[in-house]
Amino acid sequence: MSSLSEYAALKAQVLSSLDRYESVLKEGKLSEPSLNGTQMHETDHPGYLASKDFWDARDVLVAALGALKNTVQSPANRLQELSVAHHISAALQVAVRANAADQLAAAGPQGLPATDLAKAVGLHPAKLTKVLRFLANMNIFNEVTEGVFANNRASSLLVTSNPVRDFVSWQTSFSLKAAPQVADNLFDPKKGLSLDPLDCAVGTTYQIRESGHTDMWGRMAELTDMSEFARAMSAFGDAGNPGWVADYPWDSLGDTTLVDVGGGHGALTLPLLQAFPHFKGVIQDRLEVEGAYKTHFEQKLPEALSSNRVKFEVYDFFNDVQPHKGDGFTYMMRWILHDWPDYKCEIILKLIAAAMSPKSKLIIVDTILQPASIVPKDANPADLIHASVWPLPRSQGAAGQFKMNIDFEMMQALNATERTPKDFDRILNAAGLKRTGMYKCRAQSDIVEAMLA
Ligand SMILES: C[S@@+](CC[C@H](N)C(=O)[O-])C[C@H]1O[C@@H](n2cnc3c(N)ncnc32)[C@H](O)[C@@H]1O
Repeated sequence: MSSLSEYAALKAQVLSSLDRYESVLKEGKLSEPSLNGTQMHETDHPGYLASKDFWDARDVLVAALGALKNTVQSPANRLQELSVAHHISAALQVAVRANAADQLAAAGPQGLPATDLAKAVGLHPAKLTKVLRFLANMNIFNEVTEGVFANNRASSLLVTSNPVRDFVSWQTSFSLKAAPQVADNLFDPKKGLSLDPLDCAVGTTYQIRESGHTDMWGRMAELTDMSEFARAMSAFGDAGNPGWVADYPWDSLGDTTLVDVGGGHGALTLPLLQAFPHFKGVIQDRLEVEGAYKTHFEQKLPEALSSNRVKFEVYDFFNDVQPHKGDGFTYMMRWILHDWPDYKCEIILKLIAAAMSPKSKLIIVDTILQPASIVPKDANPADLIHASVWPLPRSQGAAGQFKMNIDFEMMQALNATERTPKDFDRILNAAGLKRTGMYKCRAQSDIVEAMLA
């Protein structure tokens, strides 16, 4: 057991994590990542499946670096900085709307004066300079010489052809507008204590109920470009698919038909049908999604359509009896339960449980949240879901921040939540199911497996 002080342990962790990270790079014949260059790292490419060692080494390194920074920085300065974190979202929105990354991609490493960039999009040059400098200070864009900016590895992702830009654009517009409502919403004596999906900050901001809608999706379609949202989601789907396919023992399911409940256009079913030619798929979703499903499979896996290996079914997961019953089916839900509060999840889960046989499996792809409590000094790494060590939090600090952000987002936008293993047990048990496995995946979400209790 370590007898080091917390500070000394963090310092040692940063150094040993760096060594481990570098040796994993070497073993994988991977290059050193660049900060200011524009070249993507091999592991940045969506679809690249880095080794488990790489994921763990990078996570612990990022968490340790973040914790050491939090230790040495003045706490007052840190709180001041964090309380104006909304400036980051605002600056990113300006950069995206100004198409700065596209303009700079054409200019190459010598960059362009912000005055030229500003002129092209009708902005005040000094104001755009301020925004780009603000971001360059966080290593998003380079300020090559005073007032002249170039892309770097991070800002290169903000070009219009990259779905990461769509995520940034959607978050810094639709979602950011609801953020100031969160505190008022939580303190509202009625809405704050309600778990009705419309009583959340997004519901108030966009007057979802008042405009006659019953959920966020319909109102969003009225107010925003839903194809941007779909592209934003694909930024995660495409990057995570290799991990979800590799990190669950799909082969053990034998000849099965995957029933993808709320499957959208089949973003998870498609790579699974590609990887396991003996699988069949049924994608169940709302009628509006059928067109996107057809296009998706026509473009990427037409064979599955022509051979009837996949089909789409209009299905309401709150009201319809699950038509596919018994041993031959595996039920699957990616990013469904995290969209709903417990009482709604229980309805969805009970309808699935009623169709399951004692051998059937339900595969839930969602974030497995961990508490932010500090990992004990004598923790067994095998007992931790996500790689972490003393004195870092189980939730991985800086490395787990995005999971926390999405959890917060679920509350703000849908009165919903990501879940810890205990939370999963609560909703599964209420529906007559039990958790039979947890699989940490090389993706932004993990896999929870359940069977009949
Ligand atoms: C966050 S998306 C996830 C889509 C898909 N599972 C994936 O991983 O890409 C949520 C999906 O739930 C679907 N949905 C919402 N309410 C539904 C309902 N009552 N019945 C069936 N699907 C529904 C939406 O149309 C959408 O496709």
